[in-house]
Amino acid sequence: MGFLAGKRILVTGVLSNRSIAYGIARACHQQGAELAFTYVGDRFKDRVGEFAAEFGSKIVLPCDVAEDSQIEEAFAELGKHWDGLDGLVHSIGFAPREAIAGNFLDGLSREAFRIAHDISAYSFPAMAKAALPLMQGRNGSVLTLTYLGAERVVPNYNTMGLAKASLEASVRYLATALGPLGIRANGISAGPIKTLAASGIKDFSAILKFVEAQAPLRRNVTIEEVGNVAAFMLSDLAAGVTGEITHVDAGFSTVVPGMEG
Ligand SMILES: NC(=O)c1ccc[n+]([C@@H]2O[C@H](COP(=O)([O-])OP(=O)(O)OC[C@H]3O[C@@H](n4cnc5c(N)ncnc54)[C@H](O)[C@@H]3O)[C@@H](O)[C@H]2O)c1
Ligand SMILES: Cc1c(CN(C)C(=O)CCc2cnc3c(c2)CCC(=O)N3)oc2ccccc12
Repeated sequence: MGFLAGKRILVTGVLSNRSIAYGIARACHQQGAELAFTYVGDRFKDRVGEFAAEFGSKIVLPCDVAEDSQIEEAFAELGKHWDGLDGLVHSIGFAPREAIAGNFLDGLSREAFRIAHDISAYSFPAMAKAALPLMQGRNGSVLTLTYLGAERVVPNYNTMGLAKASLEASVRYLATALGPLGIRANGISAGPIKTLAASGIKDFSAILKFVEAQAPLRRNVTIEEVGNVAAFMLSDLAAGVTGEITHVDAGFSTVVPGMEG
């Protein structure tokens, strides 16, 4: 009997089998959760439908978080399949390409800032708010994915770092707003992983190599490792944890790199 048996969890952000959300879905499925999925863009409906089928699910809903109407409709549609929701996984991030490469100020614009914060930060509390009617009174858990660039300067992460800082603050404000309703809100700060969101990032392989050399565990993390911690955070085993950002990064964020003798 898995520790998520009987739990119903909506997973956003599965785009490929390298997605962090794919690792999260697999871990939650292994622990007995019943899953539903969202996708962006009709062209991905079938692909996400195949991923859903892999995890015994037929619930696949369109949801481009740039539109409040799509967030509302996704939860209205979900309510036709399930009379309640126990978990929400927010695994969504985007900024215009010029905002996550090169000089911070060169890539800074009002529009790029707006898009990065809209898609990568606003969408988490927005989805939690829309999920509330289905999550009320079930001791549920909402979870988002963040990155070290929120807390410290990671070269090139730039405007995404500002959006992730806002996202991490939203974890604390959501925990405070949802706690009295019995719902927990947390984040996982994952180490760099070669996903589609990471493809096209300049020198990403250099980042992976640097982590491998400096992280206490002397290696990078996998979507399975992030998935297992996510499954734990979504479960009643983490009933006492809310408003927390947990690093799943082989310990990298705990070390000032390059200081060893
Ligand atoms: N890969 C890494 O190194 C890393 C490290 C730490 C945190 N993260 C975070 O993990 C999360 C998942 O990214 P990933 O690395 O699995 O890459 P990914 O490309 O597999 O997933 C990103 C997801 O964001 C979704 N998305 C983008 N714009 C959207 C929109 N308007 N509406 C709804 N969904 C939208 C995409 O559809 C995709 O499923 C992101 O928040 C990312 O910032 C990634
Ligand atoms: C790690 C790391 C990542 C992975 N990560 C934590 C991320 O959060 C990636 C998020 C992301 C957001 N927006 C876009 C893209 C990726 C690529 C495609 C696109 O057009 N826009 O991205 C970096 C960018 C610069 C430096 C390090 C990193």
